[in-house]
Amino acid sequence: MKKLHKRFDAFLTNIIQEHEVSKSEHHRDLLSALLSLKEVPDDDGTKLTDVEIKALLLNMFAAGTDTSSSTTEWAIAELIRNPTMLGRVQQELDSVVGQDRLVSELDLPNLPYLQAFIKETFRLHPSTPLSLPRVAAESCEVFGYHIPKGATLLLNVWAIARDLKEWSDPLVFSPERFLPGGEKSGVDVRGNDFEVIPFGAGRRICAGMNLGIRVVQLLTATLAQAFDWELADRLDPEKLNMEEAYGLTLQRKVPLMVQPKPRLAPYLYSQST
Ligand code: HEM
Repeated sequence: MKKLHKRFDAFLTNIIQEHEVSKSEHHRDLLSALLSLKEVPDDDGTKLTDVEIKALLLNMFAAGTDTSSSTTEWAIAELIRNPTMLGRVQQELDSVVGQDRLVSELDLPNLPYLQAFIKETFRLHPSTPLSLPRVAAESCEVFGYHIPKGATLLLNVWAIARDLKEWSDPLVFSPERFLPGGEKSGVDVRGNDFEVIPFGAGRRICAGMNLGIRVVQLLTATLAQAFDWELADRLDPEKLNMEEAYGLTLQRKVPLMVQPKPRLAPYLYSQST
């Protein structure tokens, strides 16, 4: 553990030093915003230290990378398994964004089908299926079960989102349920509707939820806009193995092997931003 801590510390120190050297007025990002808070105190008069900035970066790497990338991998698998849905996502992108530029974060609110598709991905493939462990601060009773003070609790987010009492055909992947007229049209994944809480809920809800949702939406939208997708070796999409591996985050048991085929003009693939 100590060795790992040293390695991470050196890695993060390096990132901060590189950023301080290449500081530019024109290029502002999250790290430059954090670094500026070392000099300027916030409303409470506190300044950030290097240790705090490193802890924040480590949080982002540890909590934000596997979760976002595995959800996107499941989303692409669902798009490949459901070619009609891929067609509908692409059609929406073509009509809202067009084919002359890549989709951007600003387009996301105008892509209702994509949003419903991502909600359904979060429902069936929550990247943290048992959420994070909680410890009961006081003894209490929940639905007749006695929870003693100090007990460790795990919340089965995965099972809740497949509960037959809450969902019709819960094992069927159906973004339509979140669209107007669908059984869950007003339901969101941001911790207010307890039947689908991939980010947890309450005061310890995922701290990076908004970033996580945007990253998964934008990555999936970009990959769907820029490519048509086929399985490697021309495997039949209906036979795609959707088994889950056992672990803290919900990974695919068999990695997704795909063959992307560009569907936009070549110059769009060489843009740096
Ligand atoms: C698809 C993306 C993500 C999913 C599904 C996800 C899911 C979760 C879940 C289920 C929890 C536990 C919440 C609870 O116990 O109620 C959590 C906690 C947390 N997440 Fe995320 N997360 C994602 C992305 C991110 C990102 C991008 C960041 C940071 C940039 C992040 C930072 C955190 C932190 C710091 C906590 C602990 C919060 C606390 O205990 O107060 N997560 N996340």
